Amino acid sequence: MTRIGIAGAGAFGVALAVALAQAGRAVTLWGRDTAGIEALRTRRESPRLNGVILPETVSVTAEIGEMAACGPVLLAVPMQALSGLLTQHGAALDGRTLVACCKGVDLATGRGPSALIAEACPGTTPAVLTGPSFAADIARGLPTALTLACADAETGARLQERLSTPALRLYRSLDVIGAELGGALKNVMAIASGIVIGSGLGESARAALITRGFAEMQRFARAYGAEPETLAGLSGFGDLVLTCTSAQSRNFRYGAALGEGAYFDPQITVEGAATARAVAAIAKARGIDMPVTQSVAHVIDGRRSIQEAVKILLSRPLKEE
Ligand SMILES: NC(=O)C1=CN([C@@H]2O[C@H](COP(=O)(O)OP(=O)(O)OC[C@H]3O[C@@H](n4cnc5c(N)ncnc54)[C@H](OP(=O)(O)O)[C@@H]3O)[C@@H](O)[C@H]2O)C=CC1
Ligand SMILES: O=C(CO)COP(=O)(O)O
Repeated sequence: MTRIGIAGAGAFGVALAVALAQAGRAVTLWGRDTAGIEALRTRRESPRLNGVILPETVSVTAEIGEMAACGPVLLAVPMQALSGLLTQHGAALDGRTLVACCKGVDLATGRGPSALIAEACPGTTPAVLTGPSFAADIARGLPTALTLACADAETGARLQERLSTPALRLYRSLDVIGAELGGALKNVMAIASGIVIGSGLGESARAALITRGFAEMQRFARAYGAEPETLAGLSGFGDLVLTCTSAQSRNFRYGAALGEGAYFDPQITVEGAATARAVAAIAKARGIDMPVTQSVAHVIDGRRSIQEAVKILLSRPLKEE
């Protein structure tokens, strides 16, 4: 049986390991933190996913070399950590089929996960696994549907087969750039949505934000050659709806804390923050109209208050939908 590797033992990596192992797949889960990995190996429970027990059949390791025995390797680290992971371990991972599970745009280079993988590991065909799914839901075996995007149809079909389970349903796509941009941009909108709710602007305003945010996502993705259908699918619209409307979303909760003026633990992974900065800079340089993203970037960097940002958004010229 082909062993599936998972690099990154955070909430998503652990959840995927649980789901795949429960479906009878052989799984090796790698993490960088030797002490944390030792604790996970013995206790079978991660502090990032309380109440979820990792099946005994999941092999847990801090030895990256063990990924060499795996067929596909799922890269489940935050987007801003991907480049470092590939720099450090690219040689050990090259030649595997690498599936990016991270959502975002690299702040240093303005690139998405598939481009970073292609550069660091030229011997692999990168794929992307993305879409609406909270780690806790996947780990509990709740029904979930995701997009598996790979430019190579054969590799994509093989991955779809290997990574689908009775509860985790993968839809195939050839549009890697569309899938990864949908996942990256929806996190920015989730922060904006949290800000709207946290600052008391109301649910009607949130619906307007989600809709106009979606238009903005499509505009940006189109400029990169993405298919409009991809943005309308699970990895775009699906994940946008989930994260803009659920307090389970860390991006939404971060935005809500900003809106309420409340404390937010900086240790919590909030992918949309760096991505807002990266996308705002690219959009400005390329002349792509991204008012919501620009506002989020300004607010999180303290260059604009929420009140100023809202005033500017509401005073934009009236136009056709
Ligand atoms: N959680 C969720 O519900 C979902 C998450 N995702 C995506 O999955 C990605 C990972 O998120 P998630 O698992 O939730 O994040 P977490 O914050 O739960 O965990 C991040 C993990 O990445 C590890 N890590 C960080 N930097 C490196 C590095 N340089 N090398 C190796 N490991 C590293 C951390 O290790 P350490 O503990 O040592 O810091 C930690 O185990 C994100 O892009 C997210 O958008 C997608 C769908 C759902
Ligand atoms: O991507 C996710 C759900 O699809 C998880 O969202 P958060 O990172 O906002 O928690």
